[in-house]
Amino acid sequence: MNPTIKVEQVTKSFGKKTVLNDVNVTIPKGQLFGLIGPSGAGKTTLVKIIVGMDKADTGTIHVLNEKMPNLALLQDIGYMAQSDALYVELTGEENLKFFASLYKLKKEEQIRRIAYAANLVNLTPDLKKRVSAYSGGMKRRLSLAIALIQNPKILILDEPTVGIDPELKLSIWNELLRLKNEEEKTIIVTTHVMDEAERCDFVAMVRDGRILTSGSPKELKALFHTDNFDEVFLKAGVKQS
Ligand SMILES: Nc1ncnc2c1ncn2[C@@H]1O[C@H](COP(=O)(O)OP(=O)(O)OP(=O)(O)O)[C@@H](O)[C@H]1O
Repeated sequence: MNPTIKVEQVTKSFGKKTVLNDVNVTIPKGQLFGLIGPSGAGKTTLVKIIVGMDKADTGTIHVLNEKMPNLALLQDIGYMAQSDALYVELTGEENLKFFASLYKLKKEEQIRRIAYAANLVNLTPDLKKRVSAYSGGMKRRLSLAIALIQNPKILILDEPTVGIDPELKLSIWNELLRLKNEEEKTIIVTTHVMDEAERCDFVAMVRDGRILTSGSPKELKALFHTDNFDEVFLKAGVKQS
């Protein structure tokens, strides 16, 4: 079967700085894929290129067998950026309605999706408030709700749980696992946090624009002879340098 996402030999520089260096990634349908690495490793740049918001200098990206960038695929990709792109003068509900209106959703489906997404991120009681009065964590939660609004086949979430309290973080992770298991969503999550990486089916560890190592959390622990995921990352870095 064709993979849902295929990144081949992608390179990207900003000025003289090489930010992605020969990156190759294959993500099958229904996989929860974790991109893990320190700040500045290139994770955001890679996901932006996959979504089609940025262009690779060389290499190719295919999503659902289409070459990216491709506007027609926006319906199929829910993207949560690291910085919130919200209309702060509007209420949470108005933001959700606006983003829902961009997609081909019937009226009742729109209403259902808004209720589902708001509930998932615990924002239902705050929907009538203006976003300018939201806390940082509430804005993150609203951004996550927006990424889910059109019920996309693919979710690309750039540090989705930063600034979110542990209880809600757990319920968001449980929902991501449910979406993967029951609805066969393909999900990419970027994170710095090792315990989040351990919940993924497959992890790629990125540093300085290169994938240091990749595999299932279990495989990586076995490969680096450790039970501790922080150590996997440290050992993978040492092996490369
Ligand atoms: N538009 C840009 N112009 C110039 N440099 C950029 C641009 N976008 C990213 N960079 C640089 O590319 C490198 C990788 O950035 P990127 O945001 O992809 O890293 P990251 O792994 O997502 O980090 P973080 O976890 O902090 O978000 C950094 O050195 C960053 O400064």
